[in-house]
Amino acid sequence: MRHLDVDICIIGGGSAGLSVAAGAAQLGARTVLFERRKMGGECLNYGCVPSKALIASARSAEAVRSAPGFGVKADLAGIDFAAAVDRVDRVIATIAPHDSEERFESLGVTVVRSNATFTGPDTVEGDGVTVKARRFVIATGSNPAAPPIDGLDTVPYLTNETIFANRTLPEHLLVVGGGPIGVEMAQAHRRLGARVTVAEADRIVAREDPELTAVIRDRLIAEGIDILEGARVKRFQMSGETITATIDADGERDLTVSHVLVAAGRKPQIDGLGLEAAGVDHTRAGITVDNRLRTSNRRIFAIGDISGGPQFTHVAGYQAGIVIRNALFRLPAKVDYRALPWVTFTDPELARVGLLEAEAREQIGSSVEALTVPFGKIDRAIAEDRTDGQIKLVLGKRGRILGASIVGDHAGELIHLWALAMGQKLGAKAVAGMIAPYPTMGEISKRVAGEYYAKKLFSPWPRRIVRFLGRFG
Ligand SMILES: Cc1cc2nc3c(=O)[nH]c(=O)nc-3n(C[C@H](O)[C@H](O)[C@H](O)COP(=O)(O)OP(=O)(O)OC[C@H]3O[C@@H](n4cnc5c(N)ncnc54)[C@H](O)[C@@H]3O)c2cc1C
Ligand SMILES: NC(=O)c1ccc[n+]([C@@H]2O[C@H](COP(=O)([O-])OP(=O)(O)OC[C@H]3O[C@@H](n4cnc5c(N)ncnc54)[C@H](O)[C@@H]3O)[C@@H](O)[C@H]2O)c1
Repeated sequence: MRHLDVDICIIGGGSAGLSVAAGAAQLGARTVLFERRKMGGECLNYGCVPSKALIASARSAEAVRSAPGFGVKADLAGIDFAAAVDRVDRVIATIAPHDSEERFESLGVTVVRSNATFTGPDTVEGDGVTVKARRFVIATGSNPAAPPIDGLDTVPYLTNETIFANRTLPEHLLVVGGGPIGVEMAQAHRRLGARVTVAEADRIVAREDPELTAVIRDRLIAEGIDILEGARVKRFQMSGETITATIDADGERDLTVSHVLVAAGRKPQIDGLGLEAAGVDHTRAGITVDNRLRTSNRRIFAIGDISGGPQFTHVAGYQAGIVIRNALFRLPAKVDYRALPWVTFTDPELARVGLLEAEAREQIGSSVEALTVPFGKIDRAIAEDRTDGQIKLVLGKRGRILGASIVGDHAGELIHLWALAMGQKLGAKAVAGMIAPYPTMGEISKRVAGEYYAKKLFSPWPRRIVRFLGRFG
């Protein structure tokens, strides 16, 4: 048994663990990282990267389909689905060196490629290595949850961990769950030629503003996706080579499909961690942490998907910074998600930061104002034929920004401005006063902020003042 005595030991080499490891090692801390599967974790191998790569192929197909509308003669001669998946692999391979064992070893991290288990409150073991550390970080992520549906375990269903290895275009893909994974994959597969049905228990992308989600729903339906909301998948069974799903959505029906993708939420990855030996509390949502990301064992932190908070790669990176300040600099840094943005990468994209209108009205009350501008009012969007969508700005007293949501082309890029404004506590005035280049999609941000002041500026008082001043030549 090899014994290591270090400053910080990290379990999990995904977005969260790697961010802490890189920071800690570069700050000179003696750092050990355990990873039992692929370096880079879910995001690189089965999540953000492959999904966005597949979405890029789907967007290309759509661009060809819409080319005649721009006066360009083009026919979609066909789609080589396997080639699109090969491209996904190449994209992963291009990014992988950044997350590799070699890179982390070169930064000074001792990487152990094995499962790690706590054997006590300050000791972890794996692959013949025992590590004692001043601080530990659990960053073991999450796995796809399997909903309790009769017969699910009797059919060969896909999850995000297997769908990007599927090289056969599904003839008919049933997506169970209309959250971000469900809608992103539904649209990508539809655009690449599959027939697609989404069965969602609630409504699709339910965490977002319903007015903006409606734009996504309309687009998905227009592209030929069957969307069943308020739907309960009751049973699965094999019928020869195909899968039959019994779905209750305004009455029961049987749907025969070639493939099923389960995208019905996540469960925390705590198996084999030895949390009892470590004295670390957890619930069904994940490991319990305080606002400094400390667990019930004060020398152990938990970050990323395992910590039960928002599940995004950029959150994992942000939390890693909080842990480094607490664990290495002994600063009492706390998480603050008020200016946290996220994006659902459908086309059009749906992006959001801060509160939704309904949340703001519930938390703050009648002083809340919501202003909207449709992309149809933006010249660049008209020129590009991308007028689908709108921005909604949620303001409190004196133009304080409480939240912004955007559905439209490049919404994920456009939300940066609002994340910065909220993070820096800038009001709508700062955005309204910005000189925005013409013609850009981003003008929509200045326009919506300007709406707030336009109402005040074009009210009777300023008009009286202008008339009065006009008398003096
Ligand atoms: C299809 C999909 C698309 C997504 N798209 C986006 C997106 O566009 N943008 C975005 O921000 N987020 C996206 N996400 C979410 C994002 O992938 C996760 O929030 C992020 O990967 C979480 O990182 P993590 O480090 O907490 O966990 P993970 O990436 O899951 O890493 C945890 C690692 O720990 C390892 N591990 C677990 N237990 C042990 C153990 N006992 N010992 C050793 N190693 C262990 C695992 O093998 C794994 O590699 C997407 C997720 C999915 C599934
Ligand atoms: N663009 C992004 O940033 C992005 C993309 C994909 C995933 N993610 C992250 O990964 C997380 C997981 O994504 P997800 O889409 O799996 O989870 P989710 O929890 O966001 O959505 C799951 C959906 O499945 C539905 N559902 C659950 N059980 C069901 C059942 N039996 N039948 C029908 N519907 C059912 C739920 O009502 C919910 O709408 C997200 O919360 C997000 O944080 C982010």
